[in-house]
Amino acid sequence: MQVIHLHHPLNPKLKFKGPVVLAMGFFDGLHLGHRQVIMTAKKIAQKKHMPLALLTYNHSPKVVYQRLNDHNRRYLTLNKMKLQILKRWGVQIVYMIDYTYSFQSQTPQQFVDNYLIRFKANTVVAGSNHTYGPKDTANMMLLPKYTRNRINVVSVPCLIVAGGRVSSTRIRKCLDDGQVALTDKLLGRPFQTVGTVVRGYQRGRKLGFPTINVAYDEYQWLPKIGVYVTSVIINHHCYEGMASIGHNVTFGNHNPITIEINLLNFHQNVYGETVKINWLKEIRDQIKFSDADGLIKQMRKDQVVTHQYFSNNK
Ligand SMILES: Cc1cc2nc3c(=O)[nH]c(=O)nc-3n(C[C@H](O)[C@H](O)[C@H](O)COP(=O)(O)O)c2cc1C
Ligand SMILES: Nc1ncnc2c1ncn2[C@@H]1O[C@H](COP(=O)(O)OP(=O)(O)O)[C@@H](O)[C@H]1O
Repeated sequence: MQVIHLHHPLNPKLKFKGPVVLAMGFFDGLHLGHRQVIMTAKKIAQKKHMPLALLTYNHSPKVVYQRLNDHNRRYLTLNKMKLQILKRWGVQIVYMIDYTYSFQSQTPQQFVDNYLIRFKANTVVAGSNHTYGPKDTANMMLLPKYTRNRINVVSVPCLIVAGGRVSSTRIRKCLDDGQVALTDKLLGRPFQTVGTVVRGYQRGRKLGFPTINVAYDEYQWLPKIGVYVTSVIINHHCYEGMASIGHNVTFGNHNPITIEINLLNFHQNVYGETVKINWLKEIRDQIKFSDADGLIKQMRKDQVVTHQYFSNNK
């Protein structure tokens, strides 16, 4: 997969290979709805013997048109993971455009001429609610007006799963509610966080539950504070685990948020390893115990729940 980074305005001398079938969107999460858009484009590309290309942005367009707080500036899929998934889905060319004020300042007609036409798009595919500017003038209904029969426009209807539209906003809300099992259903794969195993306070081993402390990217959206069933991939092996995201409130009131995972049947030192955490099922909220014994008793119960989960989901 070729990734082409672009900055507005494009150098007029820049030439793009074409024709291509182009999927268009920011695609945060790469959920089942996004998958439907990209697979629709893929089928058309295969039928027409054209490369499958994708137009996306280096960061959320909201960075430019909204003031984002620390919570909302995060992403379901960071760029590295996004590109890995797109490659797996068969995308051949990614046009990654820097979303800037100057890019945003184009009229819809300029966007079509400067990008879709320059990319030699034969067909453009996007979700029916996709916008490429203000929603009253830059929507999918009006796209044929700007392309003037130079490009086929395919609009993919919103996918409905578990009683509602699949959307990045709904998935963020699910994670904020701690509903990781539903999140996984909407994504069509487990929600994943990548991080590095760092040293903690070495308390875990004294409790009888050593935990990998996973340092994560500050731009990564996480499930809400609580305890979860997870599987963890370390050096291509998958381990079962029970995870806590929280402030370790039993041990003080001002601890930072950490991800701590006790792995079942595991006895290795993995400091410094990069790990991938799959969030599978919510267990409970974080509890402030009056002493370590209370926490240990509760972790034994969490372990039973975790074992049960894996024996029911073999
Ligand atoms: C399954 C699991 C559940 C946990 N639940 C809680 C909890 O309810 N309250 C709490 O204060 N800490 C909880 N923790 C976090 C522990 O406090 C933390 O893992 C322990 O202090 C070890 O820290 P260390 O890795 O820095 O040594 C939980 C950890 C795990 C693995
Ligand atoms: N079953 C296990 N689950 C998690 N980590 C384990 C396990 N067995 C050994 N370890 C190792 O022990 C470390 C965790 O021990 P712990 O006492 O919690 O120290 P720390 O506070 O530095 O995380 C992990 O980073 C890992 O390298």
